Amino acid sequence: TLTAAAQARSKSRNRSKSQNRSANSRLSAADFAFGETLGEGSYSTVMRATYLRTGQEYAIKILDKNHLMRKEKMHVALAEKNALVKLGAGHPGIVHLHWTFQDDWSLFFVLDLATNGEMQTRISRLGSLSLTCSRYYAAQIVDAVDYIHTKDVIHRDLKPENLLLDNAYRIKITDFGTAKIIEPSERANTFVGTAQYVSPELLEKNETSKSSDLWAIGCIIYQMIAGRFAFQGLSEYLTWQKIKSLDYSFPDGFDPDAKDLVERLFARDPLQRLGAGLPGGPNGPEALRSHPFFASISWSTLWTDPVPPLE
Ligand SMILES: NC(=O)c1nn(CC2CCNCC2)c2c1CCc1cnc(N=C3C=CCC=C3)nc1-2
Repeated sequence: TLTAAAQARSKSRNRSKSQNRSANSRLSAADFAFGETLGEGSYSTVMRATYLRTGQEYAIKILDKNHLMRKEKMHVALAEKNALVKLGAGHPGIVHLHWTFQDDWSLFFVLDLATNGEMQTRISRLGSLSLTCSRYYAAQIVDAVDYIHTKDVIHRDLKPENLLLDNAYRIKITDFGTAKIIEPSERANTFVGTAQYVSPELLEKNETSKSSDLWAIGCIIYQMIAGRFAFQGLSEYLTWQKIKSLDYSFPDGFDPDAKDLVERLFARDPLQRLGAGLPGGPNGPEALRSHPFFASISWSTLWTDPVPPLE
């Protein structure tokens, strides 16, 4: 039998060999065939790509390291990665991060590909969505955002442009570049978000919390049904004025249940918003799911039910 020393030597040789193997088989851009550009950000480009080994298609977010360093935004890229890792593959309504790798110039995030583009494009093309469609997508957004919040992540820039549609036309929430991992009771305080979806507390106290995402959901439900923004001024400043003064109204014929739901999400006090309370409490996420607008939704089969025709 081998002496202890010889056993140790052979074990270390095997370990280094396996490390070499993992080093050799570590992912690189050469493992992918890159296709069309899907989106451009200030520090990133998102491209369609095929993993050559399996033929599987992904969306790869490529972040420019020099640019991130120069603009001191490397922490933003790492925060996005940490949020994506924390969310894992735990929910069908979130774009999942499969792998990351880097080279001298870029960071690469290999993400799910949502082949049917943005919800925004659908709303623009159709003008607005039918009540059935709006209800279905509102339920998927509520379900996915509730999952994000259970992981103590807040998205902070929910809007139809960041609601993608996968090959089955189900929702995939994306772009966690503005997301924040918070302590359960903590509030975040850096300014982010898109004018029409920003909450009053962010404008008035530079604070965001999970409840800021609920406000944005109210804006999105309003927009899907009405085919226009709930808060829209002739300038960003005037839009913000309307938000701070809760200056909005519903078009004639707006579904009464949807109207009641949107009004409860547009509560000025973040804690009063429907679903903003602690899970299991009187105003927890359950209170939002059980709103009459969602009466016909089967939450347990929401992600396997057939998708209503997009109209
Ligand atoms: N910023 C991102 O993380 C990101 N950006 N995009 C494309 C953007 C285009 C503008 N609106 C926001 C999304 C993506 C991702 C994640 C991962 C991701 C996965 N699939 C797609 N798919 C698209 C298909 C057609 C048109 C646009 C996007 N896009 C992305």
